[in-house]
Amino acid sequence: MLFQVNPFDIEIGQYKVMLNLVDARELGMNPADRVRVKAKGASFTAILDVTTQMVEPGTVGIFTEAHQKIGEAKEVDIAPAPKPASISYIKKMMDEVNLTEDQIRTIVQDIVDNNLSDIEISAYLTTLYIRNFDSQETEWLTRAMIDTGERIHFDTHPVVDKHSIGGVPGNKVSLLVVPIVAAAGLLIPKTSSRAITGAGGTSDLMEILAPVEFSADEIKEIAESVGGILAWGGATNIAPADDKLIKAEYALSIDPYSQMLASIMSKKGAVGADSVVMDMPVGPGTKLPTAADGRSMAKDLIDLGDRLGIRVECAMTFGGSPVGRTVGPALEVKEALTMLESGQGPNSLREKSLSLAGILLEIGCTAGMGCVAARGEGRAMAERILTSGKAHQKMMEIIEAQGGDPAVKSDDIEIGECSQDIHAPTNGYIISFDNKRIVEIARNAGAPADKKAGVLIHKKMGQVVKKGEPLLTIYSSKDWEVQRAANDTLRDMPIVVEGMLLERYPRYSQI
Ligand SMILES: O=P(O)(O)OC[C@H]1O[C@H](OP(=O)(O)O)[C@H](O)[C@@H]1O
Ligand SMILES: O=c1cc[nH]c(=O)[nH]1
Repeated sequence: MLFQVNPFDIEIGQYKVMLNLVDARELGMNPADRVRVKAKGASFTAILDVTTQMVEPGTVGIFTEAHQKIGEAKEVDIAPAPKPASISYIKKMMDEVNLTEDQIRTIVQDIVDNNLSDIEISAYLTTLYIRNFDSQETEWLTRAMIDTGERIHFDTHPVVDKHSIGGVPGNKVSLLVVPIVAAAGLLIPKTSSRAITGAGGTSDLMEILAPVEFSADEIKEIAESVGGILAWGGATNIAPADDKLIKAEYALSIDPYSQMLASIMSKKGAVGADSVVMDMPVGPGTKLPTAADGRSMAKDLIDLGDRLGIRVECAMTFGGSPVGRTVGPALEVKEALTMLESGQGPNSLREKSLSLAGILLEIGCTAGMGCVAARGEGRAMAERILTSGKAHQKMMEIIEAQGGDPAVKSDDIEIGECSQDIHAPTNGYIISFDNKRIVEIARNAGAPADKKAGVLIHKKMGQVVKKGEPLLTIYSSKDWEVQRAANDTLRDMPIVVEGMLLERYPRYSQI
């Protein structure tokens, strides 16, 4: 059937068209069915949406991505098309049937080609959240994610890299690890995602200091010129399925295990990393509640690395409370820059950054030339690089190479002008600290979209507090978001303060 084109200037990350209900009925079609769209020089499959009001009969509403395909065409031919094969493979996953390499590749290709609707992508992720792929399926998934995008081939080796599985609030350590390692002369082309379950991913943070969206060629050029880069993986054509999946994961606040392994390792594989240190925060409320979970994941990551020819070193890190005292993009950047400028700051941030950087210095080795640091000496070398100011200088070079201001100071970073303190309700000790609630509060205040929103933590687990002292300060650009976050905090406090006397048990029955 021929239809007049009505362009909708709306980007939705999918090829989607909208028909009037009358026309959809005549074609025998329902919402989410697939249609073949043909115009002069273009033919592609799109997802159907149906309306009674937004388009007239005889007209087709065409969303931005589909409109770009048809160019200037004023009329298109629309006919029913079969649903992608991926949908039946996702159903197999639900029925606990293992997939073949081809089937996994088809799912990844359909995601990259925008052939799956949000509902279908959510179904894929939800199934993986409930039921993991086995190690062979995970390897195929990782390889498919690498092969459907661009790869970077560096002339110099070793190429080292660092990645966190995330899950602990305030994990700004990449902003320290990358410049320390690059200042030691190693090549570290770091690509990160945005927040998945948190209130600010490394790319959300770095974007405050410099642009993070680069092509694969630009990543190569910048990393080779200054030794390091902190780029957003989602902007490149590197593992392009990853960002589409992460968008859906962020909405559901889930990070399914097998997809997480493939997401991380595909980004490492695509930049040709030789050696990678993996930060795995362990503790209640993180993605790895117990040390046993941590060890099991470490085994899987090392195994996947071996299959791909990447040396993976796993560092199980303390995830029991936030890293440093800030959660949310601008607050975290301010804290990280302060540490680069002065070498000083919260112990948790300093220790974690130096330990991870130290491991990379010990595993960044060249055949015949040895490693940058001898075994057991990496942390001390990382500390010297931080305190000498070389890491700060390198970070400024990286910021400049990415197009930011190399004279930026921690004092220049603006945080939300609206704020509210949350006070201790009584004298006592912090006896419980809920990581997940801290993230919820920062998200309620507007993070990560509002870069100035977040939480400043005044008191951590085990500290003594006096009644009325601030426990947290919530920041946002908008007063109503601070109010909403503060009200939510007071309804269900993330920090519990108790005196030494927990409860007085009555000597005689009160009845
Ligand atoms: O939002 P949650 O789930 O905490 O984790 C996501 C964060 O963890 C990783 O950090 P990095 O790239 O190693 O710095 C990701 O790239 C992302 O920034
Ligand atoms: O890059 C990342 C980090 C954590 N989890 C993912 O799925 N991808």
